[in-house]
Amino acid sequence: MASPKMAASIVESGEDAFRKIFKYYKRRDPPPDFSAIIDFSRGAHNERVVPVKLNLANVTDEEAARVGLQPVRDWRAFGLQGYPGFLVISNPFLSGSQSFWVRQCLKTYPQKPNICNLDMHMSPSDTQDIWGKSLQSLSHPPSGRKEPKTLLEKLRWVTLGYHYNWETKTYSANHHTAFPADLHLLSLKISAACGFPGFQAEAGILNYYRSDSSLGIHVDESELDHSRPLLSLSFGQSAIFLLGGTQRQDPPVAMYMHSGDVMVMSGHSRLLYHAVPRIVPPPGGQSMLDKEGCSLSPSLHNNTVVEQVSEPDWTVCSRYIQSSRVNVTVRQVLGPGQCFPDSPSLSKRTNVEETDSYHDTPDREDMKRKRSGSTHSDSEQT
Ligand SMILES: O=C(O)CCC(=O)C(=O)O
Ligand SMILES: [Fe+2]
Repeated sequence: MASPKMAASIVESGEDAFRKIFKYYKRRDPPPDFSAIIDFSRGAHNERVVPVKLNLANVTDEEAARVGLQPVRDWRAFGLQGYPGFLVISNPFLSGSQSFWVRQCLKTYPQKPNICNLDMHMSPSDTQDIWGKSLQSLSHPPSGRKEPKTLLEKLRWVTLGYHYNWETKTYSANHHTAFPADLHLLSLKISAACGFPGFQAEAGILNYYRSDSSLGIHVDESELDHSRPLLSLSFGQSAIFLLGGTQRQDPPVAMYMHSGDVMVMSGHSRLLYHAVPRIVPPPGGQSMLDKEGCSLSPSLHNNTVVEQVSEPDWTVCSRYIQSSRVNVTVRQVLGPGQCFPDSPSLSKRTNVEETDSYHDTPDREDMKRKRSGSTHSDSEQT
């Protein structure tokens, strides 16, 4: 969190505390003070961080290993005082298995029929094989010369399952494709361990962050059933994540999300404002992912969902995540037996700051200008 003194002075001056703190952590020159940011990888190092006991009976060791997770009893799960229902599990993945999920996010999930930002201004044939079209350039070390960006480097978001409509901020029954079975199973196991058995992964939003990307202040409220948790998985570079309150003015707490971390927003915390002002290199310079590479832990048996990533694929993935972060959010949209209303729901993913983008990067700004006439505002992720 920004220092209590800073938070107090902002509140006293009557300005929007969340926006001020967002700008503070986004600032390049001078850089912010990182020392007060909560770091769950250091355990309960801060009086606000409390260890949480998970549901050990809901997931067997074998089920966990199938999706690349450690036995639940070994997970280090933490809550935050004052934020019931908010949970961070500090990298519960088995050694080497993150590489599989990264490969899925870069190679598999951007494929059709899933939808990505590039589809908004390119033909389906041009966005057919993002991975294949980017391979050549990303398989070699950087030449030092300025090279044109690959499609993979231009990728900003992918939607899965019920495809989130960025314009209407809704999901709909007729805009749906099959949710990836592997990610569904991973989500099912994580949510069961957190006390939410029977979670249905129905919609996914993958966010691809470059080192200068950020994600604006928003609440995820488009889902029709808010009693189900929202899961968030982080891979690659670390992020500063800001968790606010139920009111947009509430000053947020700042925390790191590192590669492999799993965050759960449920209960009271399901509808809290949040944002990502900054992507940062992992403390110590190397993420767990870099250290482990793609060699799988021996505890991964044959009947796993998680496959060995080939060396050539890993070369591309590891080059990509040297400077990028991928975040996967998984959502259950409908409650048991619930249907979409006939007219689009008014409930939506609210972005409070029209000037805050989901991905406030120069690329996105360029794209926005090109897409004149669209109803997208600065608050959209295009
Ligand atoms: O990147 C993150 O950690 C957060 C992503 C997020 O809030 C979202 O996709 O709604
Ligand atoms: Fe969100």
